[in-house]
Amino acid sequence: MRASQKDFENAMNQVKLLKKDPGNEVKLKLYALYKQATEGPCNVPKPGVLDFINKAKWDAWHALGSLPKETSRQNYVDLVSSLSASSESSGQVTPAADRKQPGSDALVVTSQDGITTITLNRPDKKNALTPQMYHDIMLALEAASKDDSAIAVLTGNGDYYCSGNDLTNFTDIPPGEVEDRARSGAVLLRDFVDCFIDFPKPLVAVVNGPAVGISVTLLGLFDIVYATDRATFHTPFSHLGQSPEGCSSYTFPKMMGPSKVIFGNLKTKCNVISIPKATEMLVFGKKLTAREACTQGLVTEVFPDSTFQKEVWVRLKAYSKLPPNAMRISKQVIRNREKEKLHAINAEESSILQERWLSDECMNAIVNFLSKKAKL
Ligand SMILES: CCCCCCCCCC/C=C\CC(=O)SCCNC(=O)CCNC(=O)[C@H](O)C(C)(C)COP(=O)(O)OP(=O)(O)OC[C@H]1O[C@@H](n2cnc3c(N)ncnc32)[C@H](O)[C@@H]1OP(=O)(O)O
Repeated sequence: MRASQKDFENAMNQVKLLKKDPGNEVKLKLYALYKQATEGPCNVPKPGVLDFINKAKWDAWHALGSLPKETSRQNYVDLVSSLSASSESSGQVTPAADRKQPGSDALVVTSQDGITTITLNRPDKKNALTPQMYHDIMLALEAASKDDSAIAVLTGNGDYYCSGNDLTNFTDIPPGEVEDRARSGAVLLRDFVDCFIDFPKPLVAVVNGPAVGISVTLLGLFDIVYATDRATFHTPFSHLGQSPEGCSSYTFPKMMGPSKVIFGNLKTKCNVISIPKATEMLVFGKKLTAREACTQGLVTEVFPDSTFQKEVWVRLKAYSKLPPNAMRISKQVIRNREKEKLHAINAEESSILQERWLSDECMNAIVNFLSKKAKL
């Protein structure tokens, strides 16, 4: 079967998620096949001998002679597929041909088997979220709400799911613009969380590693949360001088209920007090293991890390074959009962955070993070 334009675009995105660098020889082959597939035979002037990189690229492209565009496309797809198999990619990468691709490689959106997958792709920064990524995730959710996929998935590339808001978002703000930046940050946060509240189809988090901050709080707005047993769930808001977002001030206490803390000697007299579990996380910054998060209702199911990707995607592929309209309508019946309330909570949390970002506690925490990073 000939590779379609859609297969070709899938392959282009799959390249971005390769876990191993395929080496220069393979990269040149990919480049040449890409150029031949999109522009046809090489008829641009040959770069000078000292322009080593461009000359190597030109040579690779030129060597393909008059190979037809369709064959080049097929060869490109085959090559990427062999690379993905050997680099243990999860094989989920297929962009919808008509999808507007995000503004940077930090987010990869793919579509296959009725599943639109949004992958956070900044593994060297533990998938910390930049303003561009917030915008791109919103665009991706909007597109996924209209495409022909039955469900949407959010996951991370690399060893982390997401380390939350990129703390360098708070740097390089000129002195007179701090208030403005906090105001626009709060609008961005509110719009961002609104997209999760309003997303009309089943939304699944595939938590492939530790999750921090906003990536944890948002989980309360997902329909399914699958986690590897390597994942942890951490909301260090007080440590950062900040406060909960993502509607977690409502969803977490609702799902977690109270916990009992026992003081004293169990054999003799003891005092038992009850602190909501959510408070331990959101106020005291207690980090939960995947199994604890599952017991608390934040995670739907935990899988061994060694089989996580395989088991989760088999499950999701089966779910994606269920009648999509029925799934959408069922989700909306559930969500509509609380939508208004969730929007109001989101607005309130965002406005409280806007104030928090201007506090000394928050500024000091950010400076502390940056100093440690700079090894001061
Ligand atoms: C005023 C404008 C505001 C605009 C905001 C818009 C809306 C935002 C709304 C949300 C607000 C807040 C919610 C939150 O998410 S709070 C949580 C924030 N996250 C954190 O506190 C995590 C900070 N990171 C860490 O503690 C550690 O990095 C880690 C995640 C525990 C991993 O530790 P590690 O030892 O395994 O790896 P490390 O070497 O530290 O990390 C590798 C590199 O990645 C960088 N990095 C990781 N996380 C972040 C991050 N959140 N922000 C920025 N950079 C991050 C880390 O610095 C390393 O980089 P480098 O190699 O040193 O360059």
